[in-house]
Amino acid sequence: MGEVLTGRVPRTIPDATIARLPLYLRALTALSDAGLATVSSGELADASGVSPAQLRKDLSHLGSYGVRGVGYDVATLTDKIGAQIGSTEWWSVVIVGMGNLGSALARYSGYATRGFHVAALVDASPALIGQQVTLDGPDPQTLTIRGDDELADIVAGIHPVIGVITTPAEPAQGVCDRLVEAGVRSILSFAPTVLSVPDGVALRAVDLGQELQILAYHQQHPRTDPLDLRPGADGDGSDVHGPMTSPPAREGVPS
Ligand SMILES: NC(=O)c1ccc[n+]([C@@H]2O[C@H](COP(=O)([O-])OP(=O)(O)OC[C@H]3O[C@@H](n4cnc5c(N)ncnc54)[C@H](O)[C@@H]3O)[C@@H](O)[C@H]2O)c1
Repeated sequence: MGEVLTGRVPRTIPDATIARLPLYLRALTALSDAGLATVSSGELADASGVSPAQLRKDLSHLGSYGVRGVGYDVATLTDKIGAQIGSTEWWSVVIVGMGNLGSALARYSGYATRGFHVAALVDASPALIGQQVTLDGPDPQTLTIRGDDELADIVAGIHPVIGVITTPAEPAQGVCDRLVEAGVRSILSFAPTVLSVPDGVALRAVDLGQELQILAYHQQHPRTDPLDLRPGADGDGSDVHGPMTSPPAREGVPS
């Protein structure tokens, strides 16, 4: 069964839609694992936690309209979403800052099913450099923590790559700048500070403290109307996460 395609996929997909594509991909993977070949928009919307109208609108940005009365072909839609969000490629992740959070992220075994693997671990502390870390997973791998002065060499041999910053806030901008200088174009930061990157670099920031404060605010100021705070939802406060792509280039930073 094939999907009805427009043949013209827009070049740009709204950021809010991009933020929901991983939800659809996760749901589709579960449906495929359960042996389902097709899924209706209602079922897929339920499994993804969005409304059917929202799902149909999001998938229309990909040129996927499904087939009336049949729904979506699970494998085709999985490939199409995977191609959009890069999970059909094998992405390498370099973690900078191997303290509590960096170590926990490094050992997380769930990346592989999403097309990511941890390729290198970096820290500035002489006490950590040279230490070995065994990553979890069906095929356990051991990586040696390398010094941050090696960052350019490490990144030079890896493509495509995502840099993950798990240092304290103070050194995070310097780490970010060095990742960018080394050629990294996608950065995920857990440091609770505002980072700036030049044009062409995508930055996502996760601030756990900020997320808790937002929830605490909403608990203290309850609303009677439904409020959806999930990523990409209308009320998600995504404006406080920082932009999906970079803000304007900083002075003195090459773009
Ligand atoms: N631990 C958590 O549960 C948690 C949760 C959410 C966010 N965070 C944030 O994540 C970051 C890390 O937290 P943590 O608890 O793992 O801290 P941590 O102090 O345990 O680890 C930070 C690591 O960064 C390294 N580092 C410092 N400067 C560096 C540099 N220039 N280059 C490379 N490495 C450098 C340090 O040597 C250290 O190993 C912080 O910004 C924190 O606010 C932590």
